[in-house]
Amino acid sequence: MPATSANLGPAFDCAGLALTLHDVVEFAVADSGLTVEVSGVGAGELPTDERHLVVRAFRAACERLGWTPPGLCVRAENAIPQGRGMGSSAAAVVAGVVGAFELCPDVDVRDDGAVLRLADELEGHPDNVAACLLGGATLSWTTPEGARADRLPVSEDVVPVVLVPEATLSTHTARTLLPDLVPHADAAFNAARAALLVHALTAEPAMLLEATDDRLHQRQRAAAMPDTIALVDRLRTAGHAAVVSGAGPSVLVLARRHPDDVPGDAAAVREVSGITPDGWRVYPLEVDHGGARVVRVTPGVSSS
Ligand SMILES: Nc1ncnc2c1ncn2[C@@H]1O[C@H](COP(=O)(O)OP(=O)(O)OP(=O)(O)O)[C@@H](O)[C@H]1O
Ligand SMILES: N[C@@H](CCO)C(=O)O
Repeated sequence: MPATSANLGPAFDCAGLALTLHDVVEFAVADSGLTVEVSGVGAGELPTDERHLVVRAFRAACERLGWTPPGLCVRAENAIPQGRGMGSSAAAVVAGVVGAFELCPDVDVRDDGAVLRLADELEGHPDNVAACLLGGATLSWTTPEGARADRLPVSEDVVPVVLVPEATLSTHTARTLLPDLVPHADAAFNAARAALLVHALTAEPAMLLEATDDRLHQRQRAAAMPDTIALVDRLRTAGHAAVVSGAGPSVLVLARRHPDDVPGDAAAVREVSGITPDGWRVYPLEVDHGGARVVRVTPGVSSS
């Protein structure tokens, strides 16, 4: 399951980008009971019973499918930082739902539309789950029938860099900071940037700085992450397309490859690292174009 960065600046709750940093979750149907093993990020902290988010999503999908497995084993190897705006909860939710669809004996072919709709219901917004499931950059929207999503072909010149602080911020808390109403001029400002973002991401990365400006959510959440907003401002002043990653407090920079760059060593990434204060981890990543990946290890066992 790839990490994901949502919003990409102006496209609040509707754009997401899948990144090459992954949680790996193994599922096996057992004769009885539930075992949950967690290694990597969250080991010793996450619950290892029915409260575990992957298990909750798996159970919700089983209920939707009308299937009750006799027992379940889940093994998670996590690399995605949690509570940092990198889509860790979306990865857990998509893993659980995809795992149930893959293991359910009544499902011949996984219906990704149904997976997306349920994952959105569980997560509360479709942007991260869409990118996690489909990969690449995604646009997602809600309809009376549930969430829908589609992918954008991202320009090869876009290099995502995520800057992760020590501090955490739960999405739930971050959402309570948003006002119920926004000025019409700010809504129009974001609509223009969100439309431009599609052009910048797919065809004209030089426009990314202008295309990633936001008036709807980043500053409204500043009190919960002042260092994040300060870093976004510093990077943008230096010409980098920096935004709050998801609900924060990480920062996403949509850097650009330069023709003289050696593979794996983009000058823009070095520049971003130089501006980033001590105490922040720098993740130079790539776009994950594949999304959630399933590997069947032995009959009846799946890994996603
Ligand atoms: N791999 C995981 N396994 C089980 N539970 C998880 C996992 N990852 C996240 N969670 C749960 O989700 C919470 C974090 O979710 P939250 O939505 O606040 O942040 P995020 O998903 O990391 O960031 P964002 O939604 O802004 O991208 C964790 O505190 C934990 O309860
Ligand atoms: N669009 C969501 C992403 C959270 O992962 C938010 O900003 O609240």
